[in-house]
Formats: sequence, structure tokens, C-alpha cells
Amino acid sequence: MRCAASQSRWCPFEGSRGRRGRGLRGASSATWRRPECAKGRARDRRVLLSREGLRAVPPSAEELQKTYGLTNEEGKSVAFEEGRGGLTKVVLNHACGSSAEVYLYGACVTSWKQASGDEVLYVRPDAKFDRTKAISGGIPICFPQFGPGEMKQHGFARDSVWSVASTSADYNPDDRDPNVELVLEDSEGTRECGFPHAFRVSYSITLHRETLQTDFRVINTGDSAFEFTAALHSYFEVAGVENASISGLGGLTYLNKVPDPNNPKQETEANEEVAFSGETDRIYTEAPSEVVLNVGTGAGVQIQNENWSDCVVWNPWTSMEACYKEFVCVENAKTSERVKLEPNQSWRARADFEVKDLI
Ligand SMILES: O=P(O)(O)OC[C@H]1O[C@@H](O)[C@H](O)[C@@H](O)[C@@H]1O
Repeated sequence: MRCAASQSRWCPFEGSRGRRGRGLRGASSATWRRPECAKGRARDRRVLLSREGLRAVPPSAEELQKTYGLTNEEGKSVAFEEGRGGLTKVVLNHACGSSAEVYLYGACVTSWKQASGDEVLYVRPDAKFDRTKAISGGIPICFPQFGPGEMKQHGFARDSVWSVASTSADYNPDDRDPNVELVLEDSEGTRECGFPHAFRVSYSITLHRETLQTDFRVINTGDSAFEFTAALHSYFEVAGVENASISGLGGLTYLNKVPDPNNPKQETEANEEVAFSGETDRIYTEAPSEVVLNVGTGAGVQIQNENWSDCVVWNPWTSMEACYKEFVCVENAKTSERVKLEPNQSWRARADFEVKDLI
């Protein structure tokens, strides 16, 4: 069986190729270059799926490196390493100098750096890397519930250990895109969490030059239907929350969770640019396929998506005094309407993140 990621080489935003990188802090990145020759060695592994799921201890970074690590002439293209707290992470390095880090615990992308070295994502100072709590920051995955709801807020995917399905770096022989595909399947642990269904979630993360690409799929592998909600709970670093704003949401209806998260108030966005001046917790429904987060430096994060129909905007304000000025969450979500999957049906959503010069 070939891995799903290598069956479909998805690259919807070809227009972004070859653009010169710009750091988030506004400094133009002069380090971007097209590699003269990036002869990465591609491997396509048969998927070895663990059904241990939630409570599983993953193979060591060393073992995974032997099986799935990929090197090329520029160095390590896909590398498995011991990360914070001894947790295993996979590091994607693009020849242009960009990189991303993904923890198997939660399939959480905790770092995405431009070729300049500038970090785009934000990990909260209170984030735990000891498996006692989901990682607070980066791009945690909410599944099978965004919340609030019957199970714990945001579901169990973000504090489950995911398995490695495949790695590759073979999009284009002259310009390889490091990729990892992680999977989560039902287990005793997931059933104990209040989701008694057979499923497979596949999450593919690729660095296409400086662009971070994600491809999220849920498959009903059982013999009865189930419903779910989900989100990429993305935390972005900003240069002061009051300097940040989001474009693309003007005129949309949103559910305002601040007064009462269990009974959100429906409102309409009156501003073209959504700015922050207090606690913000909103679900914009029927969101567009593109929004841009101005991080307050003249640079922005363009978020393009397919099939993530809601956009969640969150900043906790002074309830997180230590860090609220430093990040905002702009989350691709599917939550205002549940997805129902019949046996053998699947649902797929994709999101691409790219840093843009807004000046
Ligand atoms: O679980 P975390 O990472 O602390 O984030 C919590 C927040 O996550 C956001 O997605 C929700 O909209 C908020 O209501 C919630 O408070």
C-alpha cells in the first residue's frame, strides 16, 4: 500500500513558488536561494499503524530516524530528534533555509521558521512538554470535538501520541519538499474518551519552500456513522496584540463566545480589519478561503484553506497576563456544523500558511 500522501501531491498555490522570503519582524530575508542541486533521497514507507493510540509510547527518535529519516546534500531533510521533555519531534528542513518542527504528541507543529530564521508560530510560556497536558501553542489539533461539548474541550487528538505513516522529500527533484504524514486511529483510549467509533485521521505536513502546507483527513473505518468537529488551533506570534489585525472577515457572521461559551451570541463583523482590544473568542462562520493576519510589523501570515469553513479568532487578554500580548490564534475550523461520516466516507481539509509583505 502506498501512503496516501504520496498518492496525491497537492500543491494548490503554485503561484507562491520562488518568492523571496521576508522575515516576520520585517527584515527582508536575503538568505533565500534556490538550491542548485537538491538531490534528496526519497523514501515511501509502508504504513505501519499502531492501534495503541492514546496511551502509546512512540518508538524512540533514534528508531524513527533509522526508518523514516531523510537526508540530502543540504543536510537533514526530515529528521527525528528528541525534543523538549524528551518527547519525539520530527524536523523538516527545506534547502532554502526554512524549517518546521512537529511533535508526535498531539501532531503539534510547534515551530515554523522562515529562511531568515524568524519564527512564525507561538508556544506559550506555560506549555507543558511532559504529556500531562496538551502542548499550549504552535498548531494543536482539535478532534473529534472543537468544544465546548460532551467530551473534554478540544477532544483527545492534541494529547494523543500519533504514529508516523510516511516521510518524503520528493515533490520536485530540483527542489524537494520535506513532508511527514502522521496518523491517529481509534484505540481503547479514544473510546474511553467518549468517542466509541472506528476512525483514522491522517495529517500531512509539508514545507514547500517557506510555505507550511497541511492536509487533514478523517476516515470512517467502522461500520456505523459518526459525527465530529475539528480545528487547527494555530497560535501565531505577534508584535503586540494591539498592533495585530486580521483581514478577510469583514461583514461575516460570528458566534461570540466571550459572554457565555456555552451559549454564544450571534453578531456581525462591522470592521474590515478585526483588531484586538479585549478578550476575543469568536467563531466566524462561512469564512473565506483566505484570511491574512497582520502581525504588527508590516508582515502578515496569509492563511489559505480549502474546506475549513469556520475561522476561530482567540486572544485571552489579561486572563493570561504573562503572554497575551505576544500571540493571537487564528484557527481553521469546522465547528459551527458537525461533519457526519458514513462508513468508508472521508472528509478532507487543507490549509497553507505563508508569510507576506504587507507594506
Ligand atoms: O486549550 P488552549 O490551547 O489553552 O486554548 C483554549 C482556547 O482555545 C480556543 O480555540 C477557544 O476558542 C477558546 O474558547 C479556548 O479558551
